[in-house]
Amino acid sequence: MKPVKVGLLGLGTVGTGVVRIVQGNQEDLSSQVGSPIHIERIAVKNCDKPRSIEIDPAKLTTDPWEVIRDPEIDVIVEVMGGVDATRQYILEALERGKHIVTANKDLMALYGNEILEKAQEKQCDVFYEASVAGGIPIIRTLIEGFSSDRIVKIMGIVNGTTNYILTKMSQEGASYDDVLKEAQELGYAEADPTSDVEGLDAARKMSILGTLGFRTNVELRDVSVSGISSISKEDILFAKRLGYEMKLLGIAESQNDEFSISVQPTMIKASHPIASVNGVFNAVYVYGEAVGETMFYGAGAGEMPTATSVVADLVAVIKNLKLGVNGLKQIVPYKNKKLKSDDDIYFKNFLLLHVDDKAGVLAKITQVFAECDVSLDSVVQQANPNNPAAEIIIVTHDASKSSMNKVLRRFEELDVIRRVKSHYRVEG
Ligand SMILES: NC(=O)C1=CN([C@@H]2O[C@H](COP(=O)(O)OP(=O)(O)OC[C@H]3O[C@@H](n4cnc5c(N)ncnc54)[C@H](OP(=O)(O)O)[C@@H]3O)[C@@H](O)[C@H]2O)C=CC1
Ligand SMILES: N[C@@H](CC=O)C(=O)O
Ligand code: NA
Repeated sequence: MKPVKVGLLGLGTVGTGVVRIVQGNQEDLSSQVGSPIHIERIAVKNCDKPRSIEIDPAKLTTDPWEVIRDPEIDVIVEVMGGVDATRQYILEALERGKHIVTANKDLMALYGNEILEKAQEKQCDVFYEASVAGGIPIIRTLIEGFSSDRIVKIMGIVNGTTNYILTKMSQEGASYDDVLKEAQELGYAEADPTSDVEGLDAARKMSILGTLGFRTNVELRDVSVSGISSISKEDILFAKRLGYEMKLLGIAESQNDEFSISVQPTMIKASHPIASVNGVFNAVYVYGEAVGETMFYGAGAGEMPTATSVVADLVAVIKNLKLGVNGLKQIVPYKNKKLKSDDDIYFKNFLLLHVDDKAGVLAKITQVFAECDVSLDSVVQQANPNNPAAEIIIVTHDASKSSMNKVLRRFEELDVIRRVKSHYRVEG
């Protein structure tokens, strides 16, 4: 049996796991695909770096082009990260008829469409299961498992670092700064954690899921994003007291082929299954018109979980090679893109206001809500010994995003409101 030859770009956390699985499970993998799988060449930054796995030094190169241009190589597994140069490597590999497996969410979120179109033109596979929720087979599920259904809603905890931080803040009352430091020390956060904590990493992943779920080209710029860096311990306590957990949720919704997509800290009802996803774990909740509620849970990052998805993609490419059907299973979005306007995006809101503690304040505030057509679910006023202002906690019924924006603009002009201390989306 002729071996299938693989070129690996990157031998870091994920690449090491890929080699471990391909070496360790060779017998099982080759019996599944009908030929041995050989990792022929590996591009790294530093060939002399000590590695935790045994690698023939002759396979290593610091030049990814050597791997891309090697005519013997059938499949490129890209686990080195980066966007601009990596895009060139992948486009060139496709031009040469090589199939691609990648874990690169940054690349797929920004250039996925271009890469998938090139793959279709060249009848090549591009699989990217590890790019969203590392070890959870969510991309395959959206493409295959839900091919018959119309997806209405996708809610995801797709960033482990922020979920770890929020879990620690919620369960241990820890402060944001302390837990972020801990997450960095434990290696969960990206080298620069800004993209984790400001929601960009989650936004990239949600744009990939939105594209697959709604069959339209959901771009990163379509995702309205806010991160977790301004959440206080107090906000989390309020959430708990009202029966919610605070999570950084990606939420994509579609009705009549118009969609909205966002990533933001969200108070989710504690009884919702996604509210109990804690620590570095990820979960994706998918609501389909026919199937109803489903949820997928597991490790979103880490060497072996992520490598599991990468190698499963490799197996899929090789099975397609054997059948001669590569390039047939891509979802290149085919629907015209229609983004919902703010008038049509509805959700509940939590507000914590610091206000003057005097007669008539509540009436002025509720009048603004009424004039902006926002109906209230609950209003609670409380005294805080550490705060000379009165604190008013408001939960609205579903309100349009544009109406809520109107409320917030009116509050800026209302003299009795000292500060809108917190404003969160509420789900469930
Ligand atoms: N880590 C995780 O849990 C997850 C990662 N991902 C994605 O997987 C990809 C890889 O991540 P990860 O393994 O953590 O990254 P690492 O930083 O651990 O590894 C990157 C690897 O690529 C090599 N490399 C980097 N730049 C170059 C270059 N210019 N030329 C040649 N080799 C290069 C490095 O070489 P050297 O070893 O010599 O430094 C290293 O082996 C990224 O796209 C990431 O977003 C996706 C899901 C989860
Ligand atoms: N930094 C990311 C790693 C995986 O994509 C995360 O925290 O989820
Ligand atoms: Na995945």
